[in-house]
Amino acid sequence: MSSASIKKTTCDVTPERSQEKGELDAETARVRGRDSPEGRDYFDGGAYSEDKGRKSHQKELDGDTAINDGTGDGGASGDMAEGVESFEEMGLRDKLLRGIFAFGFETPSVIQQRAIGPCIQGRDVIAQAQSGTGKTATFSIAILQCVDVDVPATQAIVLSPTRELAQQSYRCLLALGDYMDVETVAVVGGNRVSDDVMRLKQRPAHVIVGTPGRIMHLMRNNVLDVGQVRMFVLDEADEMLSQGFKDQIYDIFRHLDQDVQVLLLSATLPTEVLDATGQFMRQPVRILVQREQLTLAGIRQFYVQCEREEWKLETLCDLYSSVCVNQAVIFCNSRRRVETLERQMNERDFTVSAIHGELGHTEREVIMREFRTGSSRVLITTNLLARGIDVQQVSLVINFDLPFDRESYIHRIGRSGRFGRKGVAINFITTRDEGRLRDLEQFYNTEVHELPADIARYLA
Ligand SMILES: Nc1ncnc2c1ncn2[C@@H]1O[C@H](COP(=O)(O)OP(=O)(O)OP(=O)(O)O)[C@@H](O)[C@H]1O
Repeated sequence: MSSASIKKTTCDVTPERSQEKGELDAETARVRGRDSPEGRDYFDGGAYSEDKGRKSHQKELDGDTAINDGTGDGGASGDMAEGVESFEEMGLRDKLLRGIFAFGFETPSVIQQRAIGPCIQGRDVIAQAQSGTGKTATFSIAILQCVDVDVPATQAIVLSPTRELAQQSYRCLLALGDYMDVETVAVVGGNRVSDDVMRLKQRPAHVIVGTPGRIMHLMRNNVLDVGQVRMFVLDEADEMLSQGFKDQIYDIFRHLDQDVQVLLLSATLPTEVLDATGQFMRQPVRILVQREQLTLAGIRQFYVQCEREEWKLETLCDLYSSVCVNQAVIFCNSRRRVETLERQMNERDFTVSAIHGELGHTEREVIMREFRTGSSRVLITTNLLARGIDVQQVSLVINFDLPFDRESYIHRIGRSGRFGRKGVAINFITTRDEGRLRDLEQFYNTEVHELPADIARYLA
């Protein structure tokens, strides 16, 4: 990865604490004593993203049911501010270090250098970093370092927006904690509740990873005791605090101890989300990335002017026939469009698979497994897989439909180019999309070039 991707500068940004965006009511905020955060930001020299272009869009995410620091006061040490350049220097448990190295990690990424320290010091942390730069391992390592394995109680909860992402984070925790006796359990919608109940009654899990609906369900039914939860992680935090999820998140949050440590992670953190954090985080260490730095240099971005919707299919078939890729993800803007495209591609004898939120749970699991193992190579999907999903062989992302919101664009193209690998993103646009594409270029200060005839060269 580009280790220069997050540079530290400090700037005084005191989060707005108005109740206008008010997700937590004033009383809750007061009771939690989280109503006067003052933190400073690490950030790549500029304003954070303004999100005027955000539009509501069909959610393809689960949640089961429907869907600083400089050294802010009492803050991280100067060393932490600079980042710790090796795992050995982080003061981690031997067994955890062993797990990290056995998993193949040699040196921490920039976000890991900067964020693991404050996380294990017990600070609230907002960690923003480009896609595929190791945020999952950041919170996983912090959790594994902080959990007391001798205490048979749940001490950390990780919330993810989709079942697929929760399962992936669960596997990361298991792998990094391979030499430790940390009990980690994934609880996601779609699985039988009775299985979760049985599992948690047998032995309490130290760490729970899951989707919000299922976690809330288990809490309400007194299966999941959160009395000793000390760490609360919101992965893809901006999504988790968006309209579709925030009520569930705050519901869970209200059940937690008021001193719970809160960690928020995402590649995108629009201003309104950062503003809202003032209501439930205390003097958070904020590691931010300027929006102009969010696109990864390793991901080349192109567009194809298809002019009309009907002509996109031909373009895709031409592309499919002419380039050779390891694995590719094709994004559409609705479930129906995913199904239609899958059928049309199959009719033309192109092998593709497809996944979206309306498929049955087992089917989703099978499709993901096939894609992760490489037995399927081209996956058509919705925003269900836009965030977090890490399949390193994905070298091509196609936006068959340009996403409705700016954040999804960053997340979608970030499915390729994982951890410093090269990737290509191709946007199919119609005449009506031209303005939106220009907006994305401007907003992220990036260049999207017309697809060259020798595109195969970029995919080699
Ligand atoms: N220190 C490291 N050394 C080598 N590989 C790493 C390291 N940290 C993470 N990785 C690998 O990099 C890949 C991307 O990591 P991860 O999925 O955590 O990124 P992310 O920042 O959470 O991405 P996204 O924004 O898409 O959610 C994973 O395959 C992970 O195993």
